[in-house]
Amino acid sequence: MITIDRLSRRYGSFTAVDDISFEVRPGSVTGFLGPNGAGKSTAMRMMVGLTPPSSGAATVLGRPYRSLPNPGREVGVLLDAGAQHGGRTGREVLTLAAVLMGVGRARVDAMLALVGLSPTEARRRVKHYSLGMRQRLGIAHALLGDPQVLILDEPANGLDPAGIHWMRGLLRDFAARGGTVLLSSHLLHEVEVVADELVLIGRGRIVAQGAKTELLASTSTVVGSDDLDVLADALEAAGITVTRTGGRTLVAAAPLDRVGRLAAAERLALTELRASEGGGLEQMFLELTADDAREAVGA
Ligand SMILES: Nc1ncnc2c1ncn2[C@@H]1O[C@H](COP(=O)(O)OP(=O)(O)OP(=O)(O)O)[C@@H](O)[C@H]1O
Repeated sequence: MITIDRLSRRYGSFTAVDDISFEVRPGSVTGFLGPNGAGKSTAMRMMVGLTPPSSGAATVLGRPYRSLPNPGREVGVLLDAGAQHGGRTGREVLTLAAVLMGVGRARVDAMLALVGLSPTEARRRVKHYSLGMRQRLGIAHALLGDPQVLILDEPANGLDPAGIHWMRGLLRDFAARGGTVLLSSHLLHEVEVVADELVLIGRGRIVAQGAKTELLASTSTVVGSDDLDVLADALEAAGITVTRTGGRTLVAAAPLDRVGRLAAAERLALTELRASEGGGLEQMFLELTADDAREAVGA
């Protein structure tokens, strides 16, 4: 179990993670989704004690990560696959970690085999590894201590389609055996396939969270107006949950005809009104991504 309770991180006047709360339960895979710069890595770094929170708390298996006696045996972490020591071979990286964690050397071979790094590749220095090979080594490292919890930041980065398929199977098996998995991604479809639960983050704040099936199946409507505040007030007054995505539209948790009738009653001109695909998740994600897209700056 991972518990995130009102976690925030500020850098000067900039808030990278803004009051987020969620739980990741055993036996499930939770996808932590958001565009580049949304705050995923910062949140994960706080979960494993690498970045101190400005406020709030994160616990793993009921304790702050830093107070776990042998964290590698309980929590497997993959944060930045590029951060491994380039001068060591893949096997050395794992062997050193095995010694530190107190796990047998046999486990090193088992993990190398599991992630598909051949004996020849394991003898090569990490600086000569491709990104995909580094990710595989990072996953082997995370699994080395046979942990109950996995915290993986963009583990699919650099993996080829076969590698992504393999990793999904691995994470599903891990969860099926009662493990707890949190994995981040900036690609909705990448985690949609593997996750049971989704937490969507944009600009440091959680904009949607819940069971994937519910989030994707719920009826919702994308609606735009020149006066979004009045529209949002009217929808909320009618008991409809409104998600402000920061774009020129809202996602209203109600069917299209109901949203249209409410807007008409308020005599509001609409610039957009359509049923949202994927329960609005795709739309929310696209808008978050569009707002934050680097290429949109100055466009
Ligand atoms: N040490 C730091 N000092 C100042 N700002 C920081 C620091 N670390 C992160 N940030 C900022 O916090 C925001 C969130 O960054 P973070 O790396 O958590 O995002 P992310 O969702 O993981 O993005 P990506 O998908 O690109 O990895 C960014 O705007 C980033 O520039």
